[in-house]
Amino acid sequence: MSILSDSDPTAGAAGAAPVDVVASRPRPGVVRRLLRSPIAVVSLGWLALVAVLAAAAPLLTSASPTASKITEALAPMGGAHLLGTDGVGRDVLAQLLYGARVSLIGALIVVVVSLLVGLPAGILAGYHRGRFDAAASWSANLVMAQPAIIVLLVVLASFGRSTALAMLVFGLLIGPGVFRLVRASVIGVREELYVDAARVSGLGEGRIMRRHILPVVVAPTVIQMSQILGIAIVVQAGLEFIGLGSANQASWGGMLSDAFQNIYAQPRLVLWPGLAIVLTVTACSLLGNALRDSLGISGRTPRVRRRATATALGTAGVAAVEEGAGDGAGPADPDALLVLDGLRVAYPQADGTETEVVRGVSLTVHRGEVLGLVGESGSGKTQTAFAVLGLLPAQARTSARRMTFDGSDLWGLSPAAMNRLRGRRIGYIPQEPMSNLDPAFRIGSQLTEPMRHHLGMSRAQARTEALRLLARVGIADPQRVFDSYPHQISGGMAQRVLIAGAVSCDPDLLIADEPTTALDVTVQAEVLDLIRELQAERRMGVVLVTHNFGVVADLCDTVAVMQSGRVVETAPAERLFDAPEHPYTRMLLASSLEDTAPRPPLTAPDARATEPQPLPVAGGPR
Ligand SMILES: Nc1ncnc2c1ncn2[C@@H]1O[C@H](COP(=O)(O)OP(=O)(O)OP(=O)(O)O)[C@@H](O)[C@H]1O
Repeated sequence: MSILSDSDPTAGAAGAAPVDVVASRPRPGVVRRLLRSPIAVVSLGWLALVAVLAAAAPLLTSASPTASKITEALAPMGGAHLLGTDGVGRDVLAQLLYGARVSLIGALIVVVVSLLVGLPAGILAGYHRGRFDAAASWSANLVMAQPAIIVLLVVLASFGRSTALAMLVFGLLIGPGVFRLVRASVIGVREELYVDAARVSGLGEGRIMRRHILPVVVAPTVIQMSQILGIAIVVQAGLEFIGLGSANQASWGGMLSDAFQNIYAQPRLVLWPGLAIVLTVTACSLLGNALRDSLGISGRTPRVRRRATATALGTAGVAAVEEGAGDGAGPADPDALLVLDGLRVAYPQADGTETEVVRGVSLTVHRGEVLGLVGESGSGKTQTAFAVLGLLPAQARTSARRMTFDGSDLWGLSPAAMNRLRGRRIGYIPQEPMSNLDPAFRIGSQLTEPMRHHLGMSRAQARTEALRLLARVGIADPQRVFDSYPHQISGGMAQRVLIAGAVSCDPDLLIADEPTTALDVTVQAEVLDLIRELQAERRMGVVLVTHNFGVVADLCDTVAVMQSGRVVETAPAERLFDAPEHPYTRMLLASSLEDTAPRPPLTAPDARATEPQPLPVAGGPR
């Protein structure tokens, strides 16, 4: 794939910065890619031929596949019997054609039953996890531990010889394999940041499932089905070979059995069913491989994962909210937009204990105020932000004396109400822009979806608004970005797109989790400028999660310093820089690059006479 960097230095509508689009050659569709593979074409051709021959069996031969004529036993090829007859005088061609029907129908029964068992259960377990997942996984493991062939023999011995019954039971036995594959695929995509981003933008579970989860499940499932088709044909032939198929019906396994009984008299009888089984099973297997290549399974594997399954705040393991317990409780503030009082987040450990990662955090953000949440890595900043967004993992145990947004209690909210709040009234700018955009959808569709969902805009209105927003965030060619896939734009541009998405529904509160960490220095400055402009323009409250005091100095009105899950100091930004009170704040400030003295300029050994240029050092706090 050729990647061309197409820099466009012209400023956007906001007078913003240079942006670049990475153009790539469009990828042909799955079917076209599949048909480009000779192996896929041959495999598909063979399977189609078998299906057509099976369907047209009555037209292709007038002979009965089951009528035996002992006087014509082991007749040679030619004449009335094109492929000869078997040991009891049955027409081999008729058996081969009608046997194909039995084989294909049996294999389809296995595919359908295993899909019915594995697909819905795998999606539910992978998406919602929890008790259903535990119970379904336990059951799947139990079934998979059973020796399938023994179970089949017992069932057929108990209920009589029946190919359809055998295939139905085999489908049930193989269903857990489908369940595990689907569950793993769903968990993989469920943990993608762009699915979080979709939830944060307030999209409902149904839409997320349809747009983000199902497309990822389809590819591995289709591939597995082609493999199961082949396995089912082999198992069915095996059962028929040992005489456990339905009586009075032609089958490839039954033909093989008869051929082996006459192996010395007519060895060619093994050839036809043997070839049919080997070629059909090989075609299924090769088709699976070709499908895997053309569906590009490896291209959709999860790239960045940061957490386990998320649930909405209301459904997370919420511990009792103890009235008056803990630290930091304060009187109600009528101007407050977001109030956290004594927020605690803990995770259960394998030894039965719990580790608290947020330990009684109390914060208030007012309308139009930018609060910087600073602290070293692991101090609990993101966990605090995720608690507000309702995106903590299912196993997180959360409690607070008070947690309100614009006067409403966040604890009491149902997942649906939380969904409506996120994206609409609380916007979120993530740390890793690329991981928060679904690679399978164009930027335009990812931007317009929340606006259509939350604001009830028509497709055309949402499109116009999205283009306006893209221009507003400094993208010079909005139409081009609107029509691009995430891999066709740069990281800085992706972050602008996400900022546009975060403010698209005009939220009251914006939570920005280290929004510039993944960007290079020049783009960082532009993105910070943009956030500052948008915040001032829309009078949003902003929680800015960062470990960078330069960013704090640049943007924040108030700063809360976090250490080991606690807020150790909260102060107006200027006061914090002028007179930090807590020793940890002083230590953080002292250790930040911005606050250290510039190192002496480097001089070339042979150029002592010339005046050296100092190295660029990030500017200090204001
Ligand atoms: N699912 C989880 N289970 C257990 N512990 C977790 C989980 N997620 C996060 N933690 C722990 O919570 C603590 C706080 O993490 P958090 O991501 O909030 O830190 P942070 O201050 O945002 O750091 P960074 O700047 O590196 O993102 C860390 O020690 C982290 O290991």
